[in-house]
Amino acid sequence: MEEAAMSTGGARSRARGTVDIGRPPRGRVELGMRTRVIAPLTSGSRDGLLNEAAAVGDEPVDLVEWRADSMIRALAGSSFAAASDLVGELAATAGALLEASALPLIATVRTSSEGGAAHLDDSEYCALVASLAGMADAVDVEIGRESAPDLVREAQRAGARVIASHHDFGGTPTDEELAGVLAAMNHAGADVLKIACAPRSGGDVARVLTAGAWAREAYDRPVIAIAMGRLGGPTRFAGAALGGAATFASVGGASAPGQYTAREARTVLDIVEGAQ
Ligand SMILES: O=C1C[C@@](O)(C(=O)O)C[C@@H](O)[C@@H]1O
Repeated sequence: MEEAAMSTGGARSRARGTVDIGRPPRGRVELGMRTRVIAPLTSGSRDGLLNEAAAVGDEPVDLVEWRADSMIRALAGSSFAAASDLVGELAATAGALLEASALPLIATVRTSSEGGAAHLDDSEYCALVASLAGMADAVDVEIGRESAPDLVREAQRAGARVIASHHDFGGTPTDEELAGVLAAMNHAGADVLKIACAPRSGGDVARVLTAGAWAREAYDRPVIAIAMGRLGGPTRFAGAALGGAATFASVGGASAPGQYTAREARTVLDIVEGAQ
């Protein structure tokens, strides 16, 4: 177990089943026990993002997720972008966000193939995520990308935690597909495993929870398994054992269907898990 922790987390060790996000001197937040609240920052401009980060300061939020794909779309439109044209602005914005908020920062570049706003090919995606990994406390890596395993290692070498992700806005994959995706994330050595799907029935929601619970037990690391939309609401409060290591909850704009506000999320979690 400790060996696995060393190989996936660099110098920072991880307690059984948990991962801490946040580099010194910034605060660290542990994922894998109590459900954490992650607020997405969704603006496409640096000023807008700084306003959102300031608003988060007054809310019951544990970590922030910068959805950098909004800025990429604002800079590049809907044409495929070159990393070299974007990296300067993204790095400056990451620096500004790190100064503006003491909360651990997750940088996410959600590409159009997974329901996001950034149009990037494989190599441009990897170049951008790798550069953000040198600054942010954690980065999101889309596991479906051909070079995802190399990118996971590169991001961890740069000192970031890696949240591997898979999104399906069109439906919920079969049980075998869900297990395959989670296994690929584990095999790549990601620190946190995350899936988000669009359920069509209560059965789909239950399957997402089952997949989350299975991966949590099989791989002993934090899992975030989300069924999006109102139907999937319970998955956002399921708790770490069922693949609910964290819940994405809005302060300004939501970044996916079915998100609650941070205050709503904290209220429910305090009831379900007990206030601390
Ligand atoms: O992967 C996820 C989960 C999410 O899609 C949700 O459903 O809350 C929101 C995204 O911002 C985040 O990157």
